[in-house]
Order: sequence, then structure tokens, then C-alpha cells
Amino acid sequence: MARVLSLYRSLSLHRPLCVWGLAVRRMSLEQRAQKVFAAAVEGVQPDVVVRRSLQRSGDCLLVDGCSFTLRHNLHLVGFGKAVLGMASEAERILGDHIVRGVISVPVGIQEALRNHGKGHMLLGANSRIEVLEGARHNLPDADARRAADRIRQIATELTESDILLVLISGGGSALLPSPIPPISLEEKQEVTRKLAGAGATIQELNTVRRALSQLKGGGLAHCAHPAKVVALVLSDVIGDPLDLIASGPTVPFEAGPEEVWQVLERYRLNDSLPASVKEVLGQAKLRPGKEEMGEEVEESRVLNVVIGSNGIALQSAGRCARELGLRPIVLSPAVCGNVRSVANLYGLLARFGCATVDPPAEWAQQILQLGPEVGVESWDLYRAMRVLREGHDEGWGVTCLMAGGEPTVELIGMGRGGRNQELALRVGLELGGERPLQDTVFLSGGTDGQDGPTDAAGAVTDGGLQEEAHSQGLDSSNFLLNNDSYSFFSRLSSGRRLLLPGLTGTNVMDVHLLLLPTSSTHPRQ
Ligand SMILES: Nc1ncnc2c1ncn2[C@@H]1O[C@H](COP(=O)(O)OP(=O)(O)OP(=O)(O)O)[C@@H](O)[C@H]1O
Ligand SMILES: O=C(O)[C@H](O)CO
Repeated sequence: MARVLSLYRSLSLHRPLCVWGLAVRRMSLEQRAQKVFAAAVEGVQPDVVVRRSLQRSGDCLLVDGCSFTLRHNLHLVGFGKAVLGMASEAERILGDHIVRGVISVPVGIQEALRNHGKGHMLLGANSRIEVLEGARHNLPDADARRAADRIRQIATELTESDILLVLISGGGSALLPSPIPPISLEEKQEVTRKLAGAGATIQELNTVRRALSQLKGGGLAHCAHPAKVVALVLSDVIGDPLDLIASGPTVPFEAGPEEVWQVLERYRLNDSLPASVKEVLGQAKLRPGKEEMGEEVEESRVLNVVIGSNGIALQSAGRCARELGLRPIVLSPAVCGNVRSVANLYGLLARFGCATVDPPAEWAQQILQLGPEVGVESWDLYRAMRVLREGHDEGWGVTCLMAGGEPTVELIGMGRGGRNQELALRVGLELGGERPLQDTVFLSGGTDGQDGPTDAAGAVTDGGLQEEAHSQGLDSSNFLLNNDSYSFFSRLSSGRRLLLPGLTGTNVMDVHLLLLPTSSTHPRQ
């Protein structure tokens, strides 16, 4: 009887695992790709990353190995698209140690989160944190300016025994405008708009923004002196550069105006600048340097921690991929460059990984040549190619190649789309052709849930895309010429390939997943 019971117990213990294994095996690769994407987003949810980074035990707060004593002395400010969820979790953890707070968030975000079932990211009615909405269309406006003024006021009133907790995420630059007088808000807006319109990168844009602002480029940390400053940063910039994310308001920097002039000259804007901007840039030094503030004091007073990033999203995706029976490899969290080149790279990697015999050496050469164009280091490409071939030779089933970043689209048409949908369409075409990789699946999605001005985050494609489109009378190249990827995917098979997670409340750029069946399901290449 005892043996029967123990057999029964062991069978019941294994049952959930068996059922799970069976359920996983029944899941299509497309469904698995969607689950892996959801896990990437889940791993960088604002509440999740704040919970991971703030450890509280009584009145002791531990952040990134540094401890702070809580004595109802914590003031909270924040700015960016994801700080609402970060603030509500911080308040849950820190309770009444928060004296007061102000966060600057995009117009309509509270309603949008409520409508997307993300009510837990909103602040309660009794919250000590005030939420101010501004920066309509991602442009600094009078509302964002008022929020920035309130944030500056909080910071300047702090004493040595206070702690300023600063929550930072993408979109923070537009939500914290505080131009150095005599520059007006309109003049600052004009400079940023012209730069963005001329194709300046976020690095170039923020180099200029932080030189014209009282709060960016370390200005906020400077205002908060002598209080301690703890900044928690959700990164939306490749490489997670603290001085550039939201233009680095808590990162002390000493810069003369030379590098700013270089950017302005590059885009031929130096002659058309407003007189006020020229006056500010004419000053020898834009901000008090470390020596004026006491270098050691500055460095121990301000703590900046990246708590969420594309790399962290990819780690979370990797764990989920493994649970779903896939073999994860991270290619890079820094993919950039034109979507055409990025699509080309993924197409080549797919053919390389799926080739039934050793792939020709020129394929590897072409892959390595594309690296610098798309921000991927040669050693990452070497490693990925080696792992892909090992997986193939040893019959390891499906490999999930994961990458992230923010490629760019050359906008030449008038259609609707986004960089993720356009990338997915281009990769779908790369996987097709004369010898289609029918079973290879590619997903590209924006972690904020919104790809360009559409309600989709991206799309999922495979080697059968072209044939499917053709059979439905859709000419993919016409859609591509008109940057109309959203219309393409909406019309193809009633939109089944669109990725529609809704607004996610976070933003760490985009995630790309390439699922490569390394078994012999492919025709000989
Ligand atoms: N029709 C289109 N087809 C392809 N891409 C488009 C189209 N229209 C806009 N885009 C791209 O969408 C991007 C802007 O959308 P979105 O707001 O999602 O990105 P973002 O500015 O990087 O913001 P975030 O960092 O919050 O994702 C730009 O990169 C732009 O080139
Ligand atoms: O706000 C900004 O400056 C951009 O989102 C980059 O962080």
C-alpha cells in the first residue's frame, strides 16, 4: 500500500510538469515568440524594477549596496513615460517616509493606463505624490514647464538630512523643461524641433538640451545640494548612458559649450540660433564644476542606478524562452541603424543557422560586415554564429536569437507604420524567396506597446509571409515603398500577425526575436 501511495504521489507531483510540457509542445513557434516578448516586457515593468531595486528593512533603505536612513525625510520627484508605475510602487514600499512628491508624466497617460487594465500603476487618492500631465505630442510645453518648476522648488528646499528620490525614464527630457534665462520655452522648443527634424540622434539632441537647461546635465542634483540624491533610471537609450537618458538631470557633468557648438554646426543651425541661446552658449562654463561643489562630496552624495534596460528585458525573455523549450542566445541589446540593414542581418543569420550543410564562408563574412552598420560587435556575431551551428550540429531543436535596440526607418511614404512593423515585414521577405525558411519565425515589438503612431507594438512574421500576402492579393513591396506596414499587417489574414499587447506602461526600446528550428525541417539550403 505504501508503495502504491508513493507511486501515486510521485505521479501527481510530475503531472503538472507533464501537462505543462505537453501544453508547450502544442504551442506554435509564433505563440512561443509572443510569450517570450510578453516576458521581456514583464521583466521591466515599472513596479517590478522598483521592487527589485529598493530593499527596505524598517527605517533602513538599501539601494545598489548603499544604505540610507529613513526618517520621514524622503522627497520624490520623477519625469518620463514610465514613472507613474515607478512612483506608485515606491510609495507602496516607502509609505509615510515620503514627505511629498511631484511627477511629470505625458498627457492622458493616467486615463490610458486605466483603460488598459493597468490601474495598479496609478497613485491612490491619498497619495502624497502629485501627478502633473504635460508635454503633449512629446514636446516640452507650459504644463511640463510648471511641473519642472515644482520639481526644482522641491529640490532647492532640501536640507542635509533629506533624501531626494528621483525616478527617471524615457520621455523625461520633454517633461522637464527649464530653460536657462534668458532662453524662453518657445526658443528652446524651436532649437530641439529643428535638430530633431534635421535627423539629429538622441545623443546629439540631448547634448544640446542639457546645455540649455537649468535641470538637465546634473542641474537637478545640483539644486538638491546638500541633500542626498538617489536616482532610479529606466533606460531607453542604447548603451544605458546615464548622462544622456532624459538628458542626465542627476549626472554631474562639466562641459564647455564646444561639443554643443559642434552638434549645432553639424546640422547648420549655428547661424539661425536665437540670440538668447547664443548668449547662454557664449558662457565659458555652463554649470558649476565638481571643484566648486567639492568633488568627493558630490560623488558620495548622488547615486545613479539603472534599474531597467533592454538588456534586463532580454534576460527575462531568455528565462521564458528556456521554459518554453527554446534555446536562448542574446545577440545584442544595442541594435541600431537602418531597418533595411537590420533585416538583412537577421535574414543572413537565419540562413546561416538553418543551413543543413556547413554554410559558405562568405555568409559569415557578409554577417560580420553588417555588424558595424547595425551596432552589433563582431565578437557577438562570432559567438551567435558558433552557437547557431552548434545547435544545428547537435540537433538542439529551436534556437531563440534575442536582440534589442532601436533601428531607424527612412520615411519616404505617407503610409501608417512603425519601425517594428516595417522590420518584421522586411525580415519576413528575407525569410521567403526561392528557398523559404517556412518555419523560421521573427517578432519585432516596441516594449512600450506602441510602434510609431499605431495601436500595434509590432508584428510576427515567418518564411511563409510572402506567399500568404500574394494569395490575398497584397503586394508587400508597394506597402514598403509607402511606409505602410500597419495597413499591410492589418489587411493580411485579418491582422493575425499584428502584435497587440496594448500600452504596457514601460519603455526600454524594442525587442527582436528570431526563432530558428535547427532540426532538418528546412529544405536543403
Ligand atoms: N509610417 C511609418 N512607418 C515606419 N516607421 C514610422 C512610421 N511613422 C513613424 N515611424 C517611426 O516611428 C518612430 C516614432 O514612434 P515612437 O513614438 O514609437 O518612437 P519613439 O519616438 O522612439 O518613442 P519611444 O522611445 O517612446 O518608443 C520614429 O522612429 C519614426 O521613424
Ligand atoms: O527623454 C529623453 O531624452 C529620451 O527619451 C531619451 O532618454
